[in-house]
Amino acid sequence: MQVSFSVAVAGASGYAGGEMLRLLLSHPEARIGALTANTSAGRPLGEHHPHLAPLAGRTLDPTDPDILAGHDVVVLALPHGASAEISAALEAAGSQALVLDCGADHRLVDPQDWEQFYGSAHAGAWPYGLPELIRAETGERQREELRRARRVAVPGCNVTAVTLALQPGVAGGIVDAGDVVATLAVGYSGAGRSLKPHLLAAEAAGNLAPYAVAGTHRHVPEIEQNLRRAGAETVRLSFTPVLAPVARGILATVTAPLRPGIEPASVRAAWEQCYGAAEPFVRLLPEGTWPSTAMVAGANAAAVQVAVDERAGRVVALCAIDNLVKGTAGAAVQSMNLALGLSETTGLTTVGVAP
Ligand SMILES: NC(=O)C1=CN([C@@H]2O[C@H](COP(=O)(O)OP(=O)(O)OC[C@H]3O[C@@H](n4cnc5c(N)ncnc54)[C@H](OP(=O)(O)O)[C@@H]3O)[C@@H](O)[C@H]2O)C=CC1
Ligand SMILES: CC(=O)N[C@@H](CCC(=O)OP(=O)(O)O)C(=O)O
Repeated sequence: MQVSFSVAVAGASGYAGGEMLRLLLSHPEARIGALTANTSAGRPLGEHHPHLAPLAGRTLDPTDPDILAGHDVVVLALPHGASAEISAALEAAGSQALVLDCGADHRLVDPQDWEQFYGSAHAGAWPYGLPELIRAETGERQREELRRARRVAVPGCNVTAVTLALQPGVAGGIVDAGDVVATLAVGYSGAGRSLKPHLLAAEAAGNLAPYAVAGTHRHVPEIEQNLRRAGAETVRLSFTPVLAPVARGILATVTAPLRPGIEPASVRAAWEQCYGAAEPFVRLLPEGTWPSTAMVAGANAAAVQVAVDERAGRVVALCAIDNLVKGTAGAAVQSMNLALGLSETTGLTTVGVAP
């Protein structure tokens, strides 16, 4: 077991990088090393993240492979494309660091999916950082692959919510994954902190706005990939995200047909079996209570519920996460702990902030 390791965070001025630093500050074994950015290089971190008081006076360095390479762990919280480039440079420099990519560059296995949805050359796939994911072909969870990983592709936040909601039904043969409908309410921090007109307060406050509708969202192939890994033979997914005027949080409502011959009364047992005491960060709520984003804000936690709409013949599965914690930085810390041989829960809490 490796203890006390150094971590560099690239993209430290952004939302994902900042959340990573918030979690690392309370990780007992992590020593925070280089903090890098792009246009913000040379500026103090506190200009971007005044809430990270112990680090506020630290100066941001440029995102240079030489600055990152000497660390035990490198976290890449960069836009798509930038992380593939920098990780290739780290590899070429012979860096032994564990690299955690919070971006999408190394999530998809199928190059055609990548090219269709991201429009650039595929950089290859890394072990996928969702420890709770069911791997039907081995009967194990994804955490087993992460224990051996030196590279980790941290999942997309919407993907985590949809996957955790529905995978028990897919793996248990309860639902037909050939007709999945997912509607998500998503908070603004998921879009990052760069300026976009539709994210201005005057446009966003008091507004609900769908985006990337009708099968165009980049998370569609990633969700399909996860559901296939969980055991689905055929996946057809209709996915609609809706921006909601909250800073953090995703609430995914996912429905799929109940398979013929499955008794509605037996459905909950599949979710209980999947998310029992063995999953420290997924909480199946008591029957009749519903996930909400407030109950997971700031926590590395997914709140899940399942019910059967007998009139429609569909299973309704819901999941709430904080996009910046279980949706990004918390998943990265879970994966890092596994890859370093630490307890998966080290430095993480399921306790949120409310109201
Ligand atoms: N926000 C979220 O909920 C989630 C985000 N992610 C992923 O994490 C990554 C970061 O997202 P997020 O923090 O939201 O984005 P932000 O826009 O908030 O931050 C982006 C960061 O990357 C830096 N950066 C921008 N361009 C470059 C470049 N060419 N080279 C080096 N650094 C660069 C920025 O530096 P500077 O400030 O100097 O410009 C900033 O530090 C993305 O890939 C995103 O998709 C994944 C899951 C959820
Ligand atoms: C509100 C908003 O725009 N959210 C983002 C979530 C981004 C995310 O999860 O990250 P990746 O881009 O790394 O996949 C979206 O839906 O695209």
